[in-house]
Amino acid sequence: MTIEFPAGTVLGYPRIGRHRELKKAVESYWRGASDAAELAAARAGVRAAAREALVRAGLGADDSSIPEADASYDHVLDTLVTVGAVPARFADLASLDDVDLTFALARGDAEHPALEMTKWFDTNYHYLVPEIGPDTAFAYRSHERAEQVREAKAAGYTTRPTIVGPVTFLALAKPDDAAPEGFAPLDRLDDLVDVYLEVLADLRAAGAQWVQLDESALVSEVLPVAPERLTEAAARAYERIAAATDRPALFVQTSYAALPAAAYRALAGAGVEAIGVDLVRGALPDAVAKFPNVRVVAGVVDGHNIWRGDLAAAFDRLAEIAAQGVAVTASTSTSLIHVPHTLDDEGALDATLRNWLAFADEKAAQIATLAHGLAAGRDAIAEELQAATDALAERADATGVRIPEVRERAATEVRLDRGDWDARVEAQRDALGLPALPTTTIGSFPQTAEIRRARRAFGRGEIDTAAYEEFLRDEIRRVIELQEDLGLDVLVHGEPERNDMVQYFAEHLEGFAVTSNGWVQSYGSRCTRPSILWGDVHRPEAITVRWAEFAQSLTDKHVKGMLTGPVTILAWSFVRDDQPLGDTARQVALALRDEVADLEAAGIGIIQVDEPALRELLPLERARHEEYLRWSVDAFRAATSVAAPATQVHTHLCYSEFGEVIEAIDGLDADVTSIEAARSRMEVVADLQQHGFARGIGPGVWDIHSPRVPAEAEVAELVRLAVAGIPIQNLWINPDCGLKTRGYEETVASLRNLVAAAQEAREAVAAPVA
Ligand code: MET
Ligand SMILES: [Zn+2]
Repeated sequence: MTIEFPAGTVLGYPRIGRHRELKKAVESYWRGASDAAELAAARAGVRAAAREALVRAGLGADDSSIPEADASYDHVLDTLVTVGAVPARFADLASLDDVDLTFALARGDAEHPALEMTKWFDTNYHYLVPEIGPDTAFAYRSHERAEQVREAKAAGYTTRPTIVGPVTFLALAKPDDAAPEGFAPLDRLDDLVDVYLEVLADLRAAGAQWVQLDESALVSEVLPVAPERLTEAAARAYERIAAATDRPALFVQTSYAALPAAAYRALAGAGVEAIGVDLVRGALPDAVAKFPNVRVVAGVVDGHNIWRGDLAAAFDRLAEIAAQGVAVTASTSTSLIHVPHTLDDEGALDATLRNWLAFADEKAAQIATLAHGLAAGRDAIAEELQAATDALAERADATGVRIPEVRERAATEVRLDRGDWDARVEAQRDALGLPALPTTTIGSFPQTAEIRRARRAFGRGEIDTAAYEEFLRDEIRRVIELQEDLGLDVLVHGEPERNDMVQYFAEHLEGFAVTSNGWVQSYGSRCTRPSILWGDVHRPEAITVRWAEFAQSLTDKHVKGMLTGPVTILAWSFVRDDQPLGDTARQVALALRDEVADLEAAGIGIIQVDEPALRELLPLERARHEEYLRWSVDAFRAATSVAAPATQVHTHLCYSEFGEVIEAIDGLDADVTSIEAARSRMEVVADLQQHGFARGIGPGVWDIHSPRVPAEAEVAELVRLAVAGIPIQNLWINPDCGLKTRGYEETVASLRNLVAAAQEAREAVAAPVA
């Protein structure tokens, strides 16, 4: 096939809508406030706006450079519905229409627990995990993509339909309940490819000249499938797909890390027409020159971050590839779903900072510039390249980007060691006087409509600081009283002052900026607005101390100080790209270290530093793990090691796949770690036991991700499982995570059951065994 591929493209575009139109439409549909036609119209509106924005940015309307890549909820889930891979446990819902089926799979109901959700590679986007077994039926089901290609055609566009590739789809799936030991979803590759052939033929019939297949699994070394097996699967799948005559030209794209040369060879050798490689994260595979007929779609513009970057260097890389005699296309390194729509909506952002940034529309414009340069020569784009270079130079020297005092401090050693473990245990026992199996919560209490309303009113200047803070104190008072009533042992202040556990710290530390409309999709209709970490980070004044102090003044029980850890602050922000992450983490850690010291000085005896994102930043390449784990663990220790032996340091991680990082968690040297465990029914207990984890541990006994109230007996059963595997003096009883998304009704009922179950367990261990 010799259809021209455009000289510039993006791998995907934000699909939630510039003003979150899709989010609003989907949630309104869920509430029953609008019907399917209204939802479909809203989605079509978002798609049309995306095409228009990309053409405005300079991409071609009819040369397949615009990806057709919307999603009703998640792109993996949409692919699942496209190939009809409905898990057997949802079989009774299979007759729903495609959209309702999609939502049923994503959200579940009383009889059908939702599909599991997990991180998409090393990003903060979550996809739904397909469940595949030996008997999963595949059949071309949803024709949405083909319809969208037609819809675009009718509006004057030739777009490029984008779907998840068959290898990645199966590599990201998990075996269903019926699968025997040793079964891997990838065993079903041939059957799935049969359906892909039908899908591709239909896309062709709809007018697609090119199709984009996302095969990012090929870059990952941390999936349950070995890289060699993935490569071999790709060779097999794409040989069959390429051999089909009734199909669009094939563009297989990979993102988030370097594509191994073997995988490149497998794809190119199979006969795909274009291959996308992430050149922000990895080098060009050396196999490229051996396949002069395969177009390289070079991801030279970072799709996973918001920096304007070094456009001249990007162009030079493209020119180098072209000089090898290979056809090359300028592209983003990843889909742009990870960045907000446009800087046009950031009028409030400091103009200097804005000049250093590029969101989706601005990145698309960069691509258009690079493509023009490829066609017309470097001189034709010299001005744009120079402007980007100037912005970089300005950024390097700008006030706040490099602060000598912050750098000197970061270069100075701090003690990372909190001293002898046994001595610490003893000092804490004396200082804290806690009962056996202490009960606690993870930090936040329900963020009620009143809290959000008060915060909004304060933000708009409708109420003054005094009134807002009085409101917060009332809220804290209520939460403390409630916890005392419930009989919890270690209390929290409830975090009512925090809009978000990262943004709150970003707003109180120097070196961060906050956007007004910088939303990115986290999962389904959920969006987050990451802060921008642009400069050297320091803490102008104490952040949380007065709230903790106030809460502590209301009770004789211990109130935990509550901080977000350095790795999580990095993971959930847009982070500067001009120095190693570890250096940035160290600065954040030292700012937090001051906060820990101040909390301790204010009489707070237990301090929790949350690191729910510790595992999320784990690199996809194994060779990089050791370095990552070293700086991340050191950052946590730099933040916490200032605490005296008698002060108890807690951490919280909200996931249960521990295997990979259990040693690192041990290395954090926290006195107590709370983790998610309820949904997996305490699976983690065995892991901990096996590893000989000997620190305080609070495996969650209440799954707070759903509004369901667990019965006392249910909590008690989980407590029993924990007691059976964890030394009693190490065990804490707590929920899986914070309660901010829950309502008060279910919170009170569930915590009551949790406290009762802990009490029952205490009595059971105290009673002599007959
Ligand atoms: N302390 C935080 C909370 O309770 C921890 C959340 S982890 C995502 O909300
Ligand atoms: Zn959590």
